[in-house]
Amino acid sequence: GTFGDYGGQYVPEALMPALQELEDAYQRYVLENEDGFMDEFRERMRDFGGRPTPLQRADRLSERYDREIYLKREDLVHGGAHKLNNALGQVLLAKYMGKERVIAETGAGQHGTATAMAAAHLDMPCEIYMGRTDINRQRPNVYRMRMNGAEVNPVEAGSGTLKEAINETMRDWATTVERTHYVIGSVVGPHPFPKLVRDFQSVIGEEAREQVQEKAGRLPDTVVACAGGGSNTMGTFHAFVPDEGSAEPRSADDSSGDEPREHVDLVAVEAGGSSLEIDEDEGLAPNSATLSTGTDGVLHGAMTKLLQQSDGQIVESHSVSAGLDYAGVGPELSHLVESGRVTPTSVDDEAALNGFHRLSNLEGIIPALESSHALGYLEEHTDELGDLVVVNVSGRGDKDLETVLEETEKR
Ligand SMILES: CC/C=C(/N=C/c1c(COP(=O)(O)O)cnc(C)c1O)C(=O)O
Repeated sequence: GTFGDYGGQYVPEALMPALQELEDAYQRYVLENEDGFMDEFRERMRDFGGRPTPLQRADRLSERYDREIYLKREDLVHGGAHKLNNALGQVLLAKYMGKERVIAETGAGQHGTATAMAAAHLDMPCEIYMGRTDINRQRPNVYRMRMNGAEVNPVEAGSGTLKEAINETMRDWATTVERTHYVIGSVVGPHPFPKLVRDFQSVIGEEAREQVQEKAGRLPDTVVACAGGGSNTMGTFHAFVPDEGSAEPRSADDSSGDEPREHVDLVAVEAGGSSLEIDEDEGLAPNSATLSTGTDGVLHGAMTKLLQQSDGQIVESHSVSAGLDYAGVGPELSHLVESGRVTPTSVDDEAALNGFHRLSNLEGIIPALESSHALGYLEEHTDELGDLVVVNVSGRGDKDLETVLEETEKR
């Protein structure tokens, strides 16, 4: 596989030419910057996307946890989430590849919105597939996608969430691949999608690694990000993966001095939903804690960890946040968890809702319900945090206000 035992291209033969074409474009334009592709991508993410985003010290959270807490403000990217980093990159790549149309799946509607915005910005026709359930719980984003000129196709099948939206989008792509690029929304799917999305998102961690050393004089002890498919997670972590110092000082004879190399803990926080138990009979998992409780299997073209029954049937996941409500996860993140480099954990709906209120009240930032899971981790696992912590705020919570007010009234 592409990442140890994980990754690969488990797709129908019909898609192989498209994946080959994409891998060729990835190599030339992203890895080799042919025709100045990456220069144009970075310039547009500055002028249109609003990069770089701040790494901001959260004074009241730092006081509350008696630690240095820095927030990477991906909620300030144009459109309100990290999703534009990837969507703009892929729509621009589609243009360089001579495609005439882009399609995308969406769950929280942030990726759909980002793709619609990037398509409008780059004059590219755009169609979004979105589950009926998600349309109902992320209504503001449906309006935004349409306002940006995209067609939003409701997906009625199954639970009407992300899994079905991805299935529908892949089905469209299989028959329109000549002139269509599939702007996949996370580090999932067959090779080269997980690497392509990770590389567009890796700007998050590259900026944060530089900013935290400028502001705090050293690398962080802990980096925390929520994980749905894993794109904001991999984007934040990728620059820090090599910072795997041995925690204790190196032996005296080591040539590069006896300073213990910094060790940066990487913590991926998934949706614990309402409980971590899988209901085998109902085929329901009241959570989306794939990294913590999933098993190996193929989903959406890649070998990865996923929530499945013993007979291999993919179970229906749950989360209060649409963007984390997914029974799969990116193959590279599965590999980093298996290798011990990334620590998987989860917080439940309750802790996420509390995180939503806490950041809003203490720091004046309304976070997305997805990002709220990373904030819930600070509260639930404070003693596992180092002295210097970077938390990725992947998006803002305007889209979630109705859900949060309803959920809060219920409790
Ligand atoms: C691609 C499907 C996921 C979506 N969103 C996921 C999401 C996530 C989780 O997705 P990943 O970063 O890919 O794990 C985190 N934060 C925010 C603000 C999100 O919107 C979407 O459609 O908007």
